[in-house]
Amino acid sequence: MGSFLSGTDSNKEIDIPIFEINDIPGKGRGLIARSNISKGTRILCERPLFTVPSMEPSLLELVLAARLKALPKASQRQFLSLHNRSPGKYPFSNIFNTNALPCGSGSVVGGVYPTICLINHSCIPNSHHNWDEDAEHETIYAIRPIRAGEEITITYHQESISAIRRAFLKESFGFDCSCSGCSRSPSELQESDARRLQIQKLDENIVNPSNLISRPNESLRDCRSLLQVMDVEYDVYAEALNARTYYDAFQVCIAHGDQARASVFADRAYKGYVICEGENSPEAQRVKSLGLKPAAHVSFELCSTKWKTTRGMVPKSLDSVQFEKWLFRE
Ligand SMILES: C[S@@+](CC[C@H](N)C(=O)[O-])C[C@H]1O[C@@H](n2cnc3c(N)ncnc32)[C@H](O)[C@@H]1O
Repeated sequence: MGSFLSGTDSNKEIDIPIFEINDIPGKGRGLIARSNISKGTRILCERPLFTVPSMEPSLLELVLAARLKALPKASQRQFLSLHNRSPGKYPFSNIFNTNALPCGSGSVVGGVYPTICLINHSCIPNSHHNWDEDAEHETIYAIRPIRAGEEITITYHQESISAIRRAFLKESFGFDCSCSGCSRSPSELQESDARRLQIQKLDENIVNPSNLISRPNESLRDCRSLLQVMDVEYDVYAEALNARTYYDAFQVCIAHGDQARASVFADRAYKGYVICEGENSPEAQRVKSLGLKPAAHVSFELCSTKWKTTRGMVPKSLDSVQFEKWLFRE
C-alpha cells in the first residue's frame, strides 16, 4: 500500500524524481519541478494508503482507526504526517478530509496518498489527477509544460465562480486562494466568472437527454461553444480538459448514426485523455478503440439514423476552417 512509482517522461522510466518536496511560503509543503516537464508527462503514480467511502464523522473516525491499525508502522507515520486543517476532535477524520482525493470523478470513495496529498491547489492547475479503477492507483500528469522551479498544482474544486470557489477552499481546506486565477484584476475576475457560469450552463445543456434526442444540432453547437470558452478560460490547459467535451460530441453523433464525425471526435478525446491520464489509461484505450469502431458504442443509432454516415466518409480535402464547420454541422 502507498507504493510510489517514479515519474515518467514520454512513458520512459526516469530514475531521478522530477520533483522535490519543499516548504512553500503560506502553503506548507508542496511539490516543485526539478527540471522542465513537458505536457503529457506522468509526474507521479501512487497507490493509496487506503480508501474509505464517505460517512458521518464519528463512524469515519472508528473506520479510519481500524484502517490505520492494519497498516505497517511506516505507512501509519505517513498518514499521520499529512496536513490536518482543523486539529481537535476526530483527528483521523480531519486528516482524511484535508487530504483525500475522490477515487474517480464524483466518487464518494476517497483515497489518501503519501506524496500526491502534498500537492497544493490552483484554480488554473498545471497538472491533472486521475484514479485508475483497474490498476487501483492515482496518477498525476502535466497538462501543460511546467518549468524547472515551478510548483506542481492540481485543482481541489472545479468550475464555479471565484467567490464560491474561494469560500469552499476556505471552509474545506482553510486557505485563501491566491493562485494566478484568483489574483486577476476585478474586471478580469468578472470576465472569468462569466465564462465559468457559461461553462456550467453549457455542460448542463449537453448532458440533457431531451436535447440529445430531439435537438442534437443544438447539443453539437453547445459542445463547440464549450470548447471555445474553455480555450479562453484555460488557455494552453484546455487541450487536456476538452477530452470530455469531445467525448460528449462523440456521443451526440453516434446516437444519431453519424460514424464519420463520431470517429473524429473520439480521436480528439483520445488525444486529450493521453495528455491527462496517459496512453495506457482505461479511458484513453476505450476512446481510442471507439475512434476505430464508433458503431461499437452502446448508443449507436439509439436516438435516430438521421445523420447516418460511415467512418470512411470523413472529408479529406477541406481546409481546417471548413473541416470544423463540417464537423460541427454548421
Ligand atoms: C492536501 S494538503 C496539501 C499539502 C500541504 N501543503 C502540506 O503541507 O501537507 C492541503 C492543504 O495544503 C494547503 N494548501 C493547498 N493549496 C493551497 C494554496 N493554493 N494556497 C495556500 N495553501 C494551500 C492548505 O493548508 C490545505 O489545507
